[in-house]
Amino acid sequence: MVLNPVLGKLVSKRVVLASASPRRQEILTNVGLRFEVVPSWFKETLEKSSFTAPYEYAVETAKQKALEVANRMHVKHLRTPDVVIGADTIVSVDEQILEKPVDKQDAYRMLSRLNGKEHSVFTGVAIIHCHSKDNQLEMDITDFYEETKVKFSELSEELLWEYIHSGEPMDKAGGYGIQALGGMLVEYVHGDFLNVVGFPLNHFCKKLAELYYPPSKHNVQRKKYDSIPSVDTFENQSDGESESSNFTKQKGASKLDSSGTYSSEAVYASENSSGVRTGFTVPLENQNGVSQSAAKLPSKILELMDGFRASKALFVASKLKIFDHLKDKGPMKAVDIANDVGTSVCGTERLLDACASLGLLEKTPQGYSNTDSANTYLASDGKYSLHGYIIHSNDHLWPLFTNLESAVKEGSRQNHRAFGKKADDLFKDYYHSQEVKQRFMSAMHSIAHLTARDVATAFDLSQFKSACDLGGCTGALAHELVQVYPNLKVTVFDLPEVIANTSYFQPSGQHTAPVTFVSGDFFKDSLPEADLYILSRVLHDWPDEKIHVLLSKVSAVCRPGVNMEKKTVSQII
Ligand SMILES: O=c1[nH]cc([C@@H]2O[C@H](COP(=O)(O)OP(=O)(O)OP(=O)(O)O)[C@@H](O)[C@H]2O)c(=O)[nH]1
Repeated sequence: MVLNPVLGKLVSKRVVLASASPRRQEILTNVGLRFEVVPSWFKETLEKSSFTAPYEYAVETAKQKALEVANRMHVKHLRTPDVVIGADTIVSVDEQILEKPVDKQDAYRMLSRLNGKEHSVFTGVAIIHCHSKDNQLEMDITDFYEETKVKFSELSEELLWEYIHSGEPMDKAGGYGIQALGGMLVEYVHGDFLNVVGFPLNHFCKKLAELYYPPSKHNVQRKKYDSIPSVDTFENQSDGESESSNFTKQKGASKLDSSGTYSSEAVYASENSSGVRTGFTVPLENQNGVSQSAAKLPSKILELMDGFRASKALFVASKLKIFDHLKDKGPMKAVDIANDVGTSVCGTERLLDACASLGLLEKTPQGYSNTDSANTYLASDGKYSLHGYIIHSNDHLWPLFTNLESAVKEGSRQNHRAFGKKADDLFKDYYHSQEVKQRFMSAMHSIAHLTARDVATAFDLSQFKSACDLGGCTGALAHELVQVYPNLKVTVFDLPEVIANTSYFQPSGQHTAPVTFVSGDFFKDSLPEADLYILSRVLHDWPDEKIHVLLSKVSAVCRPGVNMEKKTVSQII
């Protein structure tokens, strides 16, 4: 669940973070935002002297980073994102802009400049809303920046060098990481701490509030949101007199308290009658900013405690193909769905309510219908359907995880307890029964297909000429790789039983270099030579001795490429 309703507006959108910064990823993940990471290839080489203020440079760089990703995804991957977020953090001191140091000497130069002084950290952020019209990319760009003042203590040369030798400065603007060892250098921070770390979350939420809920006629005096609105603020608004914004219809007047500001509330979780968590709001502070509740609710822990119920509700609804029914026939009443799928009315109604509170379905007086996400990911026929993997999670992973305690105590795999069979025998089962094989391949295909573009673009692989996707199953990742890197020759190596059944999963109408399928047993047979070896969802299946054998074989046939060491992209998803 996302704590902030404004971030909730992004839940059903395909959001892309155009940044390789692990800190930005962490900041946004921590607030429950779901997004893909596609690092920008934009080189940060804008002419600094052409900007009148340092923040203009940061904003323009953030914009260029996001634009590069939006354009690349639209043109190369033929999948236009809904929203692309780019950011750039710089340090400004004595009218100089400091970015990431190029080497230790550069880090020393930067840190000496900051020593004993106050400086500004600016993060520029660009939010691009994309639409594809007649195959043309249309974009609405919103940008902003945040400034935070930071003062360094007087630091000795010795301490500076010790810090530089820690390696921490190298990928950080200004040569320090305030969130880690660099925090020791800092005397004070005035402003948003996360802005220094790389992403001004608070300002970002306010900006989204402005975009998605612009001020209505009723509160035109409020030009900008200077607090982040709560769930109640929006959910209780009437639809009357709505004004449209670029991104959504604005609902009626916002709920303001007597001081004209939004009250501060947080969303936590409760259980409804079907035992599923729903949102409710808990006031955190009164008007004087005094906490009214003795202890904050441990929302993360509550979420973990109940997570299994939500998973199981999703699994059962998927198994009963409720999302398929609703995709074809929705909205439908519980009784009609129960009749169609052959289940009890009362049980079905509870399950449907659970799915509605989890945001998988919408419930209206006309009945239940799929959300956009359910149509895309949960119905079994969609291009990006996760149905196969959800069924695999229910039938295979769930029984295994039920025995986690024994696994931890014994330090062994639990297939015998979960299925009465050893892991190796289970693998054979996958391929002996046509039905089980199809289900397993569907599961692997659905998750690989959905994540393929992220994996393909997580690294710049353009220097490689050939790649082998070991255990690549239906070739979902391989097909994405040849789309992104048209000069890459990709081979999928998998068991003969798998290769014989891949035709059903091949993309139609794609004009890219073909993928080659080679069948064999990767433990017994020789592997093809390649510049790059990919092992995705492979190693976890095997004990250490077998992994050693496999990686030694890969190492023997993986050719070093131009200026590259041997590379294996392993277990990246
Ligand atoms: O205290 C801290 N200050 C800064 C950082 C990190 O520094 C970098 C800033 O670099 P940039 O904005 O160019 O972002 P990149 O990491 O190169 O990723 P992009 O792909 O977005 O260009 C940023 O990672 C901050 O998080 C820090 O960690 N602490």
